[in-house]
Amino acid sequence: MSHGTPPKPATARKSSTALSGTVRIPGDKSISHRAFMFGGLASGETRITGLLEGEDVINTGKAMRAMGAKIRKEGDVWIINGVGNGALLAPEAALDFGNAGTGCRLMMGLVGVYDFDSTFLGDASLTKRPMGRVLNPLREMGVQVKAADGDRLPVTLRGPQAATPITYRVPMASAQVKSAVLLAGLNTPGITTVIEPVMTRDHTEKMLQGFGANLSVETDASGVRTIRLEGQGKLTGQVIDVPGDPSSTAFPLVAALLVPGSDVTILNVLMNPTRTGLILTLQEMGANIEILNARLAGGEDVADLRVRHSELKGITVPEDRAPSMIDEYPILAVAAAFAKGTTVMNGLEELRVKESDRLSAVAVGLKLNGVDCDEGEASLVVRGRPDGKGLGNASGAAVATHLDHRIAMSFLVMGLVSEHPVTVDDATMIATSFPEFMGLMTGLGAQIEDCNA
Ligand SMILES: O=C(O)C1=C[C@@H](OP(=O)(O)O)[C@@H](O)[C@H](O)C1
Ligand SMILES: C=C(OP(=O)(O)O)C(=O)O
Repeated sequence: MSHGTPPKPATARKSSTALSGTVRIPGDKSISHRAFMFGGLASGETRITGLLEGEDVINTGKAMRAMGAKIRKEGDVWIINGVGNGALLAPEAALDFGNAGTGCRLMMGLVGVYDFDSTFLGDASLTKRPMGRVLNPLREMGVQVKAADGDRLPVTLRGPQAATPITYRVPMASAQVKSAVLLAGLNTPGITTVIEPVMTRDHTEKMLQGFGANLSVETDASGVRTIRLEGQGKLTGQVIDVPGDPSSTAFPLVAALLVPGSDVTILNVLMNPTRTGLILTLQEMGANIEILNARLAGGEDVADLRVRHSELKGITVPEDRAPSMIDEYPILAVAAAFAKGTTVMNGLEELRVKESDRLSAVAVGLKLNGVDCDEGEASLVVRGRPDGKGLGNASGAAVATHLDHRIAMSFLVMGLVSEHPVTVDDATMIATSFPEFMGLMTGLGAQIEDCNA
């Protein structure tokens, strides 16, 4: 494991009382990674508030420091003095991204085109994940790649003296691949073009524009996006206030929907439409989620959410919504386990290459806890039990989380409404994306015993 701590199981028990209270969710992980990267690259000072201080993001900060960025924290503000576009220094040691696909893949694009060696490492989970999706376009740009079998970590990259700008059509719905190519384009002469047939989260485009990059986006009648970036332009430090992470929000939100009588308000949630697929889906299932104080903050849509216990019904989730809720399927599957009727989820092939094979991890975990479900090659069908009778695991058998924070948090939420407790084999990975999870959930009234405590 990235942090060298032994696995610690945790158990969640059926709530005897409603969940209630008002909480603020920590900063968005995608925006936090990019804030460290672009701040570390830009000329001058970047000031960040609301940064997610999860292990994934901290590893990105360490990598930027190793390449010359000056990063410090004063009070609640992270202050970065960047190196200037094109001026990253060769890292003296391998860069270790721990559990983070985003940190590792985006950074491969950012530094891979530099004319020096950079080596990328990760934990046992990241080492199993495919890197070819980023290494292939980098090869086209002239980057020399050394990688383990199957284009896995460890990877060493060396850029040419001047990289070749390419036009790259992203073959799968992946913001990480889109971003890696664009970031490689930052240090490449000429125009790098990325064609995105299916829109994914657009934080890289929006934030690069904010830092002063010459980047344009054109969307055709069928929704295909063409993103053009002029290389070797100047980036200038910015002031960034990171909104709350909608992917972390999903856990207290679903918990409040499921635990009878609950009434929870979640403040300052990022509502960028490329991230709100879960909210839409839960509303279609009958969820009472009120969107309050919708506002613009730092160029992003933000709102507060008031969530009340709701009777959910199963639906077929539109497949084209998958990119806007890709990290939320594990917790949606838990919501579906307590919905009336059947929930059908299709187009889930990308779930197989996350921190774990999430499709299999979810199906196996649901079955271990008595849920009637079917795992297909790229689909999941869940037949719900609104009363939770018989769900959970009376003998205490633990869900295998496979170093995956979202599997751990999803099943702990399940335990709050199942007849029997739900145990996960390891809660330590929650610290990669949502270190405050245990305290925040128990503060709302949830009964979760964390063996870390
Ligand atoms: O760009 C990003 O910040 C992310 C993109 C998504 O991954 P893919 O690009 O692999 O879909 C998502 O699952 C991940 O949590 C964060
Ligand atoms: C897929 C995720 O992250 P990453 O790819 O950065 O490891 C996630 O946080 O759910």
